[in-house]
Amino acid sequence: MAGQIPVIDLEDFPRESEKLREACEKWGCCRIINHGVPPTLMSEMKTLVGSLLDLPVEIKRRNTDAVAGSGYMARSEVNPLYEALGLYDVGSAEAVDTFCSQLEAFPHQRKTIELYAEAIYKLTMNIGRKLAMSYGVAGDVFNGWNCQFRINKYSFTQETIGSSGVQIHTDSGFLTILQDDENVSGLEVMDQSGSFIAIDPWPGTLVLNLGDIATVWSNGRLHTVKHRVQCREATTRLSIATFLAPPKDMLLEAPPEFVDSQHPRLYAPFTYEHFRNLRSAGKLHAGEALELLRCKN
Ligand SMILES: O=C(O)CCC(=O)C(=O)O
Ligand SMILES: [Fe+2]
Repeated sequence: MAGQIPVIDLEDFPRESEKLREACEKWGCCRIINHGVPPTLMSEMKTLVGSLLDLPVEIKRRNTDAVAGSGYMARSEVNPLYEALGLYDVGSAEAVDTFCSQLEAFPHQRKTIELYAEAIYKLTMNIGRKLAMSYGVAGDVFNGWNCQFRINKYSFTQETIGSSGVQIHTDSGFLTILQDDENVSGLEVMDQSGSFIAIDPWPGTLVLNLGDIATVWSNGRLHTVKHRVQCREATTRLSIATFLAPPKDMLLEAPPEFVDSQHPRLYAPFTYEHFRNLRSAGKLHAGEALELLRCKN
């Protein structure tokens, strides 16, 4: 079951176009079925993620930040149950290679990462394009944008049930493709009434989340979804997130399709780097930074 979030069949386009747009405006979130990433690749990737995060900490630490926050995140006082490794650009063969070398990946592991990176990169771009198309914005809107990748491990135990795995946040980029754990629950998204609802695992499918930049790009139409991970079961939970985000120095503004006399421009143009700095300096991790950038009229 998919909780109550909408389910989008990626093989059924353009028929599902309006449903995708509606899901992204109302929820900022949906389940994607028939997405084209082979189930065997998904499960091989999941096994690999488990092995990489089980490596000794001195090896994991070699996965350094290429851009702020892109590398290894050890367990901390703020997030004692959470640990992650990251790759700053799945679209770059060099970045994939560096990631594999840092973690001393075996040849078959390297192959799995390369295949997964390729498949998920294509899917991310495809979904971005479909969403843009649903507003009549055609062309390669997201060409040159960056696809960052993070693999997450939650060390849940009996004692930690009820506590937080990852605190409430929005993703900062445009969209996120999430391979959530196919067995272990914990992901929750905020609905329109402000209540959290549990997203139940659904093997073979993926979750689409929209981030802050989607709201800016669409002049306020697309919803950046607040979400969190709670410990609900005493077992390890693994997930794989791919974030589509603009290049850091690109000036962000909504395309003309979103702006008219009824819909005046909500945000003055700014760069993604500026936005990220604003978010981290003010610890504005749940969409609040958007308010600071609204046009004052
Ligand atoms: O682990 C999950 O299911 C969600 C992870 C997440 O929200 C993130 O990495 O931004
Ligand atoms: Fe997230």
